[in-house]
Amino acid sequence: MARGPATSLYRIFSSRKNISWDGFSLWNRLFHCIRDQEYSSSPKGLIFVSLDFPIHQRLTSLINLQNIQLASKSKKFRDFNLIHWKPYSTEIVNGGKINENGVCDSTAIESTPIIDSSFGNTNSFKNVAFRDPVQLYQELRNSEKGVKQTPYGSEILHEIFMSFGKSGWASNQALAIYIGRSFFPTAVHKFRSFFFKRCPADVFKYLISIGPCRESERFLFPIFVEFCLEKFPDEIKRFQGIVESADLTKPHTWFPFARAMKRKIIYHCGPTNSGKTYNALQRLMEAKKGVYCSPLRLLAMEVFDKMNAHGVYCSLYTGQEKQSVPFANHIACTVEMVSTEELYDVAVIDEIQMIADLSRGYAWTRALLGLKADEIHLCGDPSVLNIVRKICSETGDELVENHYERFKSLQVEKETLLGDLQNVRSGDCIVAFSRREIFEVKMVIEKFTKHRCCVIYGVLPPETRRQQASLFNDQNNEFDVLVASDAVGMGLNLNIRRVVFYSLEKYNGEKFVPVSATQVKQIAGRAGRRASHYPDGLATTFHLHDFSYLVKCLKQPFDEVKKVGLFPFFEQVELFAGQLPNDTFCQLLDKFGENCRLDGSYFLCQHDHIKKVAKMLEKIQGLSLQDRFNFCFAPVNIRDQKAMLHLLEFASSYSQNHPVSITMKMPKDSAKNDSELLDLEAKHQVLSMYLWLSHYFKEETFPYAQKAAMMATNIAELLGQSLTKANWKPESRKNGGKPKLQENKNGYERPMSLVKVYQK
Ligand SMILES: Nc1ncnc2c1ncn2[C@@H]1O[C@H](COP(=O)(O)OP(=O)(O)OP(=O)(O)O)[C@@H](O)[C@H]1O
Ligand SMILES: [Mg+2]
Repeated sequence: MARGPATSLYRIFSSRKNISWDGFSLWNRLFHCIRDQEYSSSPKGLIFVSLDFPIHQRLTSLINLQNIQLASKSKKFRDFNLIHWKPYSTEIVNGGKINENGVCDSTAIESTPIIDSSFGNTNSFKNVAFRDPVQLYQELRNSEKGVKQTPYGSEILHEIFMSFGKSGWASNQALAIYIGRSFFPTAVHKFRSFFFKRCPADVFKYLISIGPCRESERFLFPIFVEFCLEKFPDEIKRFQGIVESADLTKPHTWFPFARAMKRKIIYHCGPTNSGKTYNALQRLMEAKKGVYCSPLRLLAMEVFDKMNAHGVYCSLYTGQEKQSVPFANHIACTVEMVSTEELYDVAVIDEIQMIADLSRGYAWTRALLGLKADEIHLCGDPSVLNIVRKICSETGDELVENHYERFKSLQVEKETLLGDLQNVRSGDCIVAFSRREIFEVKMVIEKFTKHRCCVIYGVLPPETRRQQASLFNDQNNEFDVLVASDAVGMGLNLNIRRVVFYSLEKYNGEKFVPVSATQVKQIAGRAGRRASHYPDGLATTFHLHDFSYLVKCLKQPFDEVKKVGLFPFFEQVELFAGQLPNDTFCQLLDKFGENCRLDGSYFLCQHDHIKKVAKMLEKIQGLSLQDRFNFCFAPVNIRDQKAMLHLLEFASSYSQNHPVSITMKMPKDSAKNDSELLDLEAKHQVLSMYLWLSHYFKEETFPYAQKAAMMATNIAELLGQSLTKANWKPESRKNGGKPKLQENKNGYERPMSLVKVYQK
């Protein structure tokens, strides 16, 4: 028997002992079910109702409207699929077996019938729901005095308005008439006072009969609209200005030149190590003029080197470096830096799945929508294929899909390392998710085995990462094991035989969470590389207990991405700021986030780090909005107080029109311990930030860019030397980072040193 929604109602009713006003959502579902006669696919539609009095009343009106006989009371209903109800009596008809096991427990609801004389004739208010809201509003407006409300009815009406005021649906809809979220509660409050004073009898009865539910929200909303339009024209006008200036809908229309072109988009779709980038680059090198958009500086540098090595002159353009090669028609850049003004024959946007990245996704969206190139090659996994299809249909671009498979499939090695680093082999890449673990693992391997380790992690400058990668790739030295963070997942060409996950949990700034399947796949996929020493890839875990999760992740298909990132340009923020001239930049960002409108395929990228910098810079006077905007995007680790202080100094000096200088003691030797290594890392980050700023502001304001570049290169070299020698106990960063203490069942204890574990 087809039971659909009514059956689920049955289940809900069965699981609740007390259906009172809390049961409005149930009521609401029931209402729709009856109104739309969804149950009628079965001649014996299954509808169980626990009748407390208000529900009973509302059903009465509905039954009259729909000419349905319905319901019952205080029985075990499992044997019946249609139960007829008549006011104040119970009659069960049309019995029949159903297979449900639940019992509708309505016995707990012994309602006290609160009989309100005004409910005598239900037909008198049944038409209220269909009345013209404009007319109804006029009537309310013109009425001197509303119906005398019973305490019971008044209480329900209060609840209806309370629920209306909290309704996400209503506050969302109100945005359409420019009632902002922050003003919505005030508007509802005033509307309530107005309504209570003037509510006529039939409207009152109708609302009481349906209670606080979606239906009452939908009934009240158009009347509320009329009320707001008349009472709050100034607020509406002001908010309209705000909303219109925070409109991020139809982002494809922001690039009219690109829209005027008939672009051809080629999506190279496949897993890691399948030749996507290789093929896109082949096409790029044939073009007269082209651009490669990289997710990382490191990868931009690799492509820059590769193109020039192939005799295709290519310049490099990242936030930190601009290397113009004479006669070059090609550019390798980071995706944030790509120009949407320049015309190209061919563009490559690598790792297109990053378009859904919560923080940086907007840069890929901008490149995809805005690049003025006849041919655009996208390289990435299948997760964003559908949304790219959708975007292309909006932009009118032609989409060609090239699907790839891995050259050799990735094998999972059943034998894990069984928790013992002595099982490490040549060509292994041990992936750990914290800097501390990386150094511990390196130390143990070097102390207790014959292997030597290179290390790669996110904070290291790209030059150092490359130096470590080539040390590892070179077969003619003793460095045959790589210990790396998830930074290894993208960009570097590495000769990895086997990826070993040291753990599959990662600290997200608050707690440990499992590493996502997508990331596991991406990292594991680094194993095995065409035409290398290890063409076949293997993946396994350090601990046996992580193994099943690894297998699960590798088997899992790619999740389909539904939304891609977006962030306003400076000009959009400036327009928005015009509406709120007294707000600080940080407040502007908050309000923009609250009020911006987006199409269904887009989300606003996270900008907490931008807000944190904005907040810090608030105390500096004399910075224009654009200056603030630029400073806020500077690459700074917001958890590193020293780096933040440097940024503050830079901004302060800039605001006073002083040439911004770097005050930093240059280290002479490589690090001898972990704190010296941390110092080198931090110094490099500050120099990198200076270089970044020097490209965004006028040269004379940051006049020491060359010196900073030299210092950065030296530090990167010292970092490389330090890592090669490093065999010390890692320190935790002073500011933020992963917690030092780990929880166990009996309280907290320090994690045991891995070296001690092995010595034991
Ligand atoms: N047709 C080819 N001839 C020679 N080498 C190739 C070819 N295709 C790919 N390779 C090599 O195989 C390796 C992996 O290729 P590529 O980097 O293009 O993979 P990918 O699918 O882009 O992987 P990822 O997801 O890691 O970006 C590279 O070292 C590349 O040079
Ligand atoms: Mg690639």
